[in-house]
Amino acid sequence: MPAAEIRHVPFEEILPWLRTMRTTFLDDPATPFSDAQRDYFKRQWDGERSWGAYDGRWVATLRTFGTTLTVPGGPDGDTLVVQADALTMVSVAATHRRQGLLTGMLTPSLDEARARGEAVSVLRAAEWPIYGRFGYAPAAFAANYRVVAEPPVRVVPPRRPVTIRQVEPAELLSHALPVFEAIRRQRPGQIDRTEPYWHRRIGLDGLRPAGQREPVCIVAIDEGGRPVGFTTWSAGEGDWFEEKMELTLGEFMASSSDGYRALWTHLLGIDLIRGIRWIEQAVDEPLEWLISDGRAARRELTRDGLWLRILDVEAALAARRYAVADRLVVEVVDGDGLGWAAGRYTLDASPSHAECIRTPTAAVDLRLSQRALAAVYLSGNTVRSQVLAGLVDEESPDAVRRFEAMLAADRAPANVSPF
Ligand SMILES: CC(=O)SCCNC(=O)CCNC(=O)[C@H](O)C(C)(C)COP(=O)(O)OP(=O)(O)OC[C@H]1O[C@@H](n2cnc3c(N)ncnc32)[C@H](O)[C@@H]1OP(=O)(O)O
Repeated sequence: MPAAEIRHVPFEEILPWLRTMRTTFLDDPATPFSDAQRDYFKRQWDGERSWGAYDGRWVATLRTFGTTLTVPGGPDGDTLVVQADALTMVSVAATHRRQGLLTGMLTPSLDEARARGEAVSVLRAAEWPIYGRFGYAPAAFAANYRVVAEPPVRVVPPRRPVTIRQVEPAELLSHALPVFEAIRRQRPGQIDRTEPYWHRRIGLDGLRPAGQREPVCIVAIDEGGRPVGFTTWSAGEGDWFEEKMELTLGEFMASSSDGYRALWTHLLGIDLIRGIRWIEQAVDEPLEWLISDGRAARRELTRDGLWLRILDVEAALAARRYAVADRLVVEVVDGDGLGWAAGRYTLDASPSHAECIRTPTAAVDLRLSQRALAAVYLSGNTVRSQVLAGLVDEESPDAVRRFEAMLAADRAPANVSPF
């Protein structure tokens, strides 16, 4: 048992708690904590969802917040939402690692999430091997893109006129909010964003970290005066006189094809640049099809993006919709953590409805680990990949193909709100 005491963290303790986290994440422990940042954390702090381990000083940190997660909602590409627990700011000081402190914080945290009615828990993992033992699996992958602008590439133009305007950061929110709400519902895997989150993302209210440039904010407006996209960008260090610069996108969201085309046309027409970097996006962004030389759009890195753990199988499976109508009995084996998801369930579902109930005596079609179910839940992995990994056993003929058909989706899941 660890010597350190695991407890909730009152807001008054945030500074020494953050120092521990920053040290473990190899940041400067003494990063200035401005009044704006204090206010930012205060508005979001929930003492019941903030954890730490104390051993004369804080030696471990963990925080969660409640959110909603978009899940497949039917054949038209729509989504629904499920209540989710989001895990973040996890660290254990090097002096106290491998003494069970993460396990000691995360186990009760997940237990409480389940008791609150949060059907799944999600996170972004610092390293792949950490969270599998707690039942999390990568459920949505993320890609980094680079679009080379030299020699220039042509972009497929919008079909209907779109106006591109630059706005001040403080003006961006009124355009960005409706676009985000629309794009969030077009893909599974998206969490929601609070107002303080937006302010931090854009760097409003003194929340821009020291040394970080103010983003250039661009909006796309359709003929009816409605925002259909926005982007923020900044250039890195360099001297375009010596070598053209690369822009990095902070945000890029478009709720219509025309908005998407118009923003890329604008971005790739900016003078003095050699290219554009766009990180941690959906793996199926169709950039190759948008520009005259598809090879100028490079998907440079694809890796695990959103990890997911199912806490309540009935609620999670009933919250989403399925590509075809079918009825399957799945036995979920949950050896990780407290085994919250274990049991035998009948899923009776279609594109327009879903019901999932415990049926302990029904004949089983598929036996699978909770992690396999978490991996396929947002349709970001195939059932077959989990069969290959030894996490799924087919108990009745054709059950794998039938489950695969139910889970089929037309868009890869992705979360574009880092947390
Ligand atoms: C959602 C997020 O915030 S992701 C950020 C995660 N944080 C970091 O990566 C910061 C640097 N690392 C750390 O702070 C710590 O090493 C942590 C948080 C990853 C692990 O904390 P610990 O208290 O050491 O974990 P704990 O002792 O509970 O380990 C439980 C088990 O997981 C294993 N484990 C923990 N971390 C890792 C890892 N990074 N790689 C492989 N195995 C690991 C342990 O070996 C142990 O296995 P065992 O039960 O077979 O002995």
